[in-house]
Amino acid sequence: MTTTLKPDTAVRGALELKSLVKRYDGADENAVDGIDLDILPGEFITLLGPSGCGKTTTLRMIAGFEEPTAGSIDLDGADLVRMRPNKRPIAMVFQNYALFPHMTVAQNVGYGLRMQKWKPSAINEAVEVALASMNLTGMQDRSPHQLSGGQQQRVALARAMVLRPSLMLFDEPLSNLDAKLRDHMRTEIRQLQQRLGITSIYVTHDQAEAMSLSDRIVVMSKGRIEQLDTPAEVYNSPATSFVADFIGRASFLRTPVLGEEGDLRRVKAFGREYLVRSHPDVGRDGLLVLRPEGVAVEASESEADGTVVSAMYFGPNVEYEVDTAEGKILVSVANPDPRDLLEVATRVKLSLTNNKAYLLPDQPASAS
Ligand SMILES: Nc1ncnc2c1ncn2[C@@H]1O[C@H](COP(=O)(O)OP(=O)(O)OP(=O)(O)O)[C@@H](O)[C@H]1O
Repeated sequence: MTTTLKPDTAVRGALELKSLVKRYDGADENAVDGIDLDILPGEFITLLGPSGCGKTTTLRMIAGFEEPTAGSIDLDGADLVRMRPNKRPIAMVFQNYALFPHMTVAQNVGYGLRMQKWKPSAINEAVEVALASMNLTGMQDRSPHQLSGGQQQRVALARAMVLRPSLMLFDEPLSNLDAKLRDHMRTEIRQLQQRLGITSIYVTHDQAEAMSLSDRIVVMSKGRIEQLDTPAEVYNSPATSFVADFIGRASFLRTPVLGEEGDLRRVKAFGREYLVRSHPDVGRDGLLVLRPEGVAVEASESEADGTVVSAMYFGPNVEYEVDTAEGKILVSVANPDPRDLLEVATRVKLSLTNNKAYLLPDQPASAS
């Protein structure tokens, strides 16, 4: 007998959102303001953005809990908007697990299959496989209240996966778990999703979760998509200052563009010239995005660019905040030699390093 869930061989789960809009009754603004999104079969996509940017509304329209004001949602060519929620080949995992409290673990996991009128023997077998896949063997007769939060979320995952949906939707499924369990479950979700190849859309406002889980991240702000890219692209080549600020930490410097060499631009930072990677639309002036690990720091009285105003030692790295004439600059030094730590009030020279700087068209920092 099979002991774990097997991958789906059919290629399915291609989702297309076109000009999707949602305006709630009585609202002055659209909660979702014209989203276009093409998701490939088997992809893991995260919707990431600050509170109120429209992530949950987008997910709920796909699930069928909200009706779009305009636009279309197609799954494998079928129009989802016209399909009743319970007919959509979609399973959803919620933040609060949403298990049926009066049913056992096995009854919870088998619920959807009973609704689909599977034979009891086939249900038992599928439930057993799903429980084994989620390391829940032996817990089939327990009630949800006899399980830990992590175990309850595994039951919710098993209940969703057993249906072999074309699309899995996750609404902040780990936010009720403590930090360590969250890391562990994150790995489990990703491994299971990759093994089964089910297209997944995951909503979170936790950027570490989004970075570690996703094939691509959709960064949203005010109902719109700011950027859709791989985690590395979003981090290293943010499309806007909003994205740069929201994903990881960043400092910003205004600079004139002094020249071009291929895709690179010559700019000035801390009084010295550098060739940096650049957004294609940069004109005569730019906004330089600096990542903390892309700035080097050394004590220097004679060539000082600023003064250390805070120093935090984490072990694998040390983080400084440096006050400069152009604003506060964040610096992170990896593997610091304990003898070389800089103290607050040290005058320092700063320089760009690691090819981390990225030039954006001039715009107000963290605008939009
Ligand atoms: N049922 C509703 N009726 C009216 N307005 C709503 C409703 N649900 C959400 N909104 C509004 O729509 C906008 C988008 O909300 P949504 O819940 O989609 O954002 P979110 O990005 O998921 O936020 P969070 O991370 O806080 O869950 C917000 O301005 C919110 O106040």
